[in-house]
Amino acid sequence: MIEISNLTKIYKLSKKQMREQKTKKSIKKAVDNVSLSAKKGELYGLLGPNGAGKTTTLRCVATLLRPTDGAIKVCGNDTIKYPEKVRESIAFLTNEIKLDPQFTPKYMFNFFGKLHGMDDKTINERRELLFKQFGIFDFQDKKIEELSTGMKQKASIAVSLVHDPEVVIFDEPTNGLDIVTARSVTDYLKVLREQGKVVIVSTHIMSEAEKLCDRVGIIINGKKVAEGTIPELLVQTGTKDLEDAFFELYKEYNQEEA
Ligand SMILES: Nc1ncnc2c1ncn2[C@@H]1O[C@H](COP(=O)(O)OP(=O)(O)OP(=O)(O)O)[C@@H](O)[C@H]1O
Repeated sequence: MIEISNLTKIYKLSKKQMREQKTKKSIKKAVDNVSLSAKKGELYGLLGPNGAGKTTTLRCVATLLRPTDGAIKVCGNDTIKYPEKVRESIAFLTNEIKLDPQFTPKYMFNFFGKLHGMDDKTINERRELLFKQFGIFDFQDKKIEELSTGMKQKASIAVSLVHDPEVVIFDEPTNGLDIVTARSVTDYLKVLREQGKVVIVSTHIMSEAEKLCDRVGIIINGKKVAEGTIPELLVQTGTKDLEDAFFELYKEYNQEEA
């Protein structure tokens, strides 16, 4: 179970960042009073345009960022008070986390298994299972730097799941992948849901979210502007598909900000 209560995250901007973001303000409220929860056996989608605050929210859940305000519990553990327990119970995948280019998928998998305190037998069993699932055997002994984007992503996903965590947080897991590789990832997310894990994914691919997610939360300019099952969101916005629903919400809430 993930429970986010009134999460706010404010970044202090350097002069360079102020110039880059074309703003005179020295702070950026990336996440603004967001509350949401995801349960066991649920696939929750965090949707929003570029810069909406999805990655920031997920990094706070994964204990990589400290919230400015609000609280987050993962499997009952507060992310500020018990960050180690939280890290033990989650898989966190993000584009910013890169596997060391000099090592091989097999080496990285075993290394992270040991970091999690797993014994060799359990690591080998998990590796067999996950490398088979993602078709990694063919390149398990190649250096990461020699792998394609899709191969690297598959290896990163397998490594992130080595310790069989209860909670899976994937930030744009299919970004840059071809449809075959993307499908192997989304199929596995469904397997994780069937196993009773809590799964949160962020994406801006509406068709993917529509097929995959039990519930979605839409974030625009750091604020959660809608939440529900896909049919609920279609009723709420009077639209026929999630992309149209998203545009309706975007028109309404992005104007407010302007
Ligand atoms: N370390 C940082 N310092 C300052 N501002 C930041 C930092 N990280 C993110 N931001 C800003 O916070 C806002 C939210 O960014 P975030 O990466 O959370 O959005 P996102 O929804 O994940 O976007 P995308 O879909 O493009 O990945 C953006 O305006 C971004 O420029």
